[in-house]
Amino acid sequence: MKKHISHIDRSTAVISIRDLYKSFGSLHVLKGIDLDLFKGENVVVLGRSGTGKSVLIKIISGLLKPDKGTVQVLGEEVDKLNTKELQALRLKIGFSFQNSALYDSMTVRENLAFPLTRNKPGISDDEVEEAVKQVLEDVGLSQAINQMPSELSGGQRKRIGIARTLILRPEIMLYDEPTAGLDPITSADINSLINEVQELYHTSSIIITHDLTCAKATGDRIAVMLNGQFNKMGSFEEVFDSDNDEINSFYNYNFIEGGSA
Ligand SMILES: Nc1ncnc2c1ncn2[C@@H]1O[C@H](COP(=O)(O)OP(=O)(O)OP(=O)(O)O)[C@@H](O)[C@H]1O
Repeated sequence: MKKHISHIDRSTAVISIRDLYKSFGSLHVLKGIDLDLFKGENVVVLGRSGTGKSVLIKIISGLLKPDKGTVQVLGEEVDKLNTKELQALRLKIGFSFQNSALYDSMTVRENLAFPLTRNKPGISDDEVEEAVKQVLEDVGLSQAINQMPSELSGGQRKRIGIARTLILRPEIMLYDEPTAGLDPITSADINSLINEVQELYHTSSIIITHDLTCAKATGDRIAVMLNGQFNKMGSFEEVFDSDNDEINSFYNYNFIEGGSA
């Protein structure tokens, strides 16, 4: 059970997906996805490799177009937005991707200032400095402000990567495999950060992972993707207290056989 208490407004869906289909040629990836992400909620999307989790995130962020169905984000139908409207919407979404690496030649301060100066022309140097210091305090790395990324541990770099997203104060966070490639202790640290972000920034998040420990620690709800649909949705306990053979084999593979899917 997730220990942290979430403040979820179940009357407001920040992402609303209905009957979503997506194929690539004869490969039918998404086959009728429905999902509401409520304000303040963390939903974990769990599924084996190649089930379409990244495709789902790309459709939510407008990088791919659905074949059928609707995707509303913060009240806007993503598919109907023009480039400028899509850019404005994307500023309200924080993307934490596996490959969203820091700029090695920039200090932590410069890495964090960059999205602000690029996206908020006219912002003063003082405002940038204040925002950088605040976000560093929020992710517990105030002391790293003058360091280079190469001087940080993997977990610290991940924290700074998330801080770089948070500095634009997103309403929604999309985490793609936040703990991939991290050792168990660093993973636990990132899971805590995801929950701290939810609390401090009042974000609503979709967390894509195959890591059941991450799912259990961060998810208010878990959605299990199987065969292009959400086969099961609910709390971690509800989902895994299941007599569904495929879900049980996923659980056993990760927790008992120690696989990383
Ligand atoms: N642009 C594309 N063109 C053709 N096929 C694609 C495209 N994007 C994804 N696919 C295919 O769709 C399927 C789902 O891919 P996706 O990356 O969403 O899987 P995933 O669940 O995120 O997997 P993983 O956990 O390994 O990242 C895969 O078979 C992939 O090859």
